[in-house]
Amino acid sequence: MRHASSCCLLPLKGITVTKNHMSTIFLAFLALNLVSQQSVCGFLAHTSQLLSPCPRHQRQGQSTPLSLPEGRTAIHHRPRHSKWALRVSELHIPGYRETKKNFLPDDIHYNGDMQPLAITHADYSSLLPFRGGHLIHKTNGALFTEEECRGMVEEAESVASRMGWTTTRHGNYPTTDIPIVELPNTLNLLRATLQSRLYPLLRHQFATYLPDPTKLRVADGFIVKYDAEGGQSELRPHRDGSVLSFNIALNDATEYEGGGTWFHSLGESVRIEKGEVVSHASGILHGGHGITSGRRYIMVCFVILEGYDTWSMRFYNDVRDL
Ligand SMILES: O=C(O)CCC(=O)C(=O)O
Ligand SMILES: [Fe+2]
Repeated sequence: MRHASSCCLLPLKGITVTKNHMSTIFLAFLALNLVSQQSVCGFLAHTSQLLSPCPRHQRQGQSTPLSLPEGRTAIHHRPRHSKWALRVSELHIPGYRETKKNFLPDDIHYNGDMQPLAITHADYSSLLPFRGGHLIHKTNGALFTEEECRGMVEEAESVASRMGWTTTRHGNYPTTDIPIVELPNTLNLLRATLQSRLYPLLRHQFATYLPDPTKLRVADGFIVKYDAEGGQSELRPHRDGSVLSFNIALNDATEYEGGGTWFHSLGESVRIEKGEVVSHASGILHGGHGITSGRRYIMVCFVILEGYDTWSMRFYNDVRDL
């Protein structure tokens, strides 16, 4: 995996905020479908037999001590589920609507300065086989440099010191976050690296499934802060209201204990190093594993497939029991 050179950090020209009606229909479908009583009850009857209670997920911010097995990057952990586990994380509150459409670059194409990464299978590990492809992946190395990660955390903390961290943007499963539209440098970096690094990675990882990989669009992006000393230390199991989701670790894994992205289908959390990326089908049950000390910063992005809402609904339904 080759890092894009610094010339890739130029802001892209011609990014417009467009209203995508089809994706609105898709998101509305998710909201209606996933919170309906029938699907909640039917699914609960199924999952309650599979899952054992775990005190860690009883209340936000309460964690029990966690010991990591020697040399492991993942933690065995099964959370307790409630009916809320079936709801998508984005309740369509006004604050969410305002920020979620800012990454639909209908008219963006690669330009000469932004060579897309040449991704190969050796660049990532695939963790959950499903119908000829995989639904969860993690990169085997950093896609973002130390400096880039540090810059994103510093910008988020600096903006947060003026306006505070938001805690209500994602209604059902709120994260303590700052939307990337509030972070000019991070926004420029994301716009450029979506084209040169992240979309090429996702295209490669999810090639088996995507009917048109060129239509991937980030519909929401934000920087999340978990803090074991106060504030939010975990994110309960949920599904995201998009097609694909990814998160990028922005600080060293040595700066916190626990953490990682927990997946029901794996029965454990995937922990990554700074600059690495975990990507997954949005519809599978996952959460932010609690940290027991320190702070964990990640960038999270929700990705849709523009113009493929029927396919997106089918894909979501196909994977949602995983
Ligand atoms: O903390 C994580 O790794 C997962 C975050 C997440 O799932 C989300 O913000 O939707
Ligand atoms: Fe999520």
